[in-house]
Amino acid sequence: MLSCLSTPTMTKLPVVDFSKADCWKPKTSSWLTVRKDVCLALKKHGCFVTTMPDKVSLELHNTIFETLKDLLDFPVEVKAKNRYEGNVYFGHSSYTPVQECLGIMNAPNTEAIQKFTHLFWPNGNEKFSVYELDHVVTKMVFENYGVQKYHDDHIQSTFPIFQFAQYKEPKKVGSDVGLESHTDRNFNTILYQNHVCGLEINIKDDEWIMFDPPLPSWFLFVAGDLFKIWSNGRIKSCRHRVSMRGNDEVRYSFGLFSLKLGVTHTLEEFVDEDHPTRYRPVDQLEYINSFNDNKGGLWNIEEYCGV
Ligand SMILES: O=C(O)CCC(=O)C(=O)O
Ligand SMILES: [Fe+2]
Repeated sequence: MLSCLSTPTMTKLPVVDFSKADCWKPKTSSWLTVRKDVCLALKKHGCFVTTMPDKVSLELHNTIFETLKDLLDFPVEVKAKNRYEGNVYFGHSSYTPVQECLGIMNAPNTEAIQKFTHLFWPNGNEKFSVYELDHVVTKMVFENYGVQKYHDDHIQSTFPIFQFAQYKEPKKVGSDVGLESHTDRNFNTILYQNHVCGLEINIKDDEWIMFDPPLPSWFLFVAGDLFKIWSNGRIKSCRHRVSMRGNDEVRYSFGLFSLKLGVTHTLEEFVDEDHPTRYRPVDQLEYINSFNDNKGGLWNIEEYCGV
């Protein structure tokens, strides 16, 4: 059964237990149990918290965030050189005065990202990779809906962006809005943070739950708008925001954003008389760029491409 965390702030967020070695292996009974929990959580909330004790040590957690601090402490002129022509939002950007982020695109083969991702498996002893979590979760969902034959193509057509974000102390900036309420405009995202909280998940109406995980081995898996389109709304896209209210320390977070190359269509397997097509196909980059160009305009996926 899907469980929830017992800490007071997180009791309402679904938790999926990835701690058993077998649940990473298709066809085992642990895999099937976790698959059920993953799908239930994504259908209901569009997100879940993962527990994987022993996958990331406290020492590694600290190294990751020291590295992130060093990276974001570079002078603005240097950070601004991290640019991707045609995709200006993926390099160095800032959505609010509080937040600033650096992205590395199409990462797995570049030296920079290998260095960074190697932080997740010290001493060359491969314990855990966020890619693995991304691939296992999507494979579970595809399998659950009987469309696993498309999973290899899905992986081939996704490209990752690693994004490192810093949220400044509200007192220094005069605002506590880290990120406005939004859904992610990609397929899915995996988020990880330092000890400073701020990420809030909208579970219904105006009820927001703070992501406040016991450190260091807890991640948040978030379904984005393209996951929703692909599944004809079976998977919810998770609404979230970052608020630095009450914080007097800098917050750092790290996200693996999986984007889709080209156009995402709803799978015909998700369409029938009772479930007519809800969305027009969407081009990933056009969608991101039109949203960003329309700064302040807070449309959602229904307004953008709802039928
Ligand atoms: O920093 C975080 O924890 C969340 C970041 C986020 O939601 C985003 O960049 O879309
Ligand atoms: Fe987000």
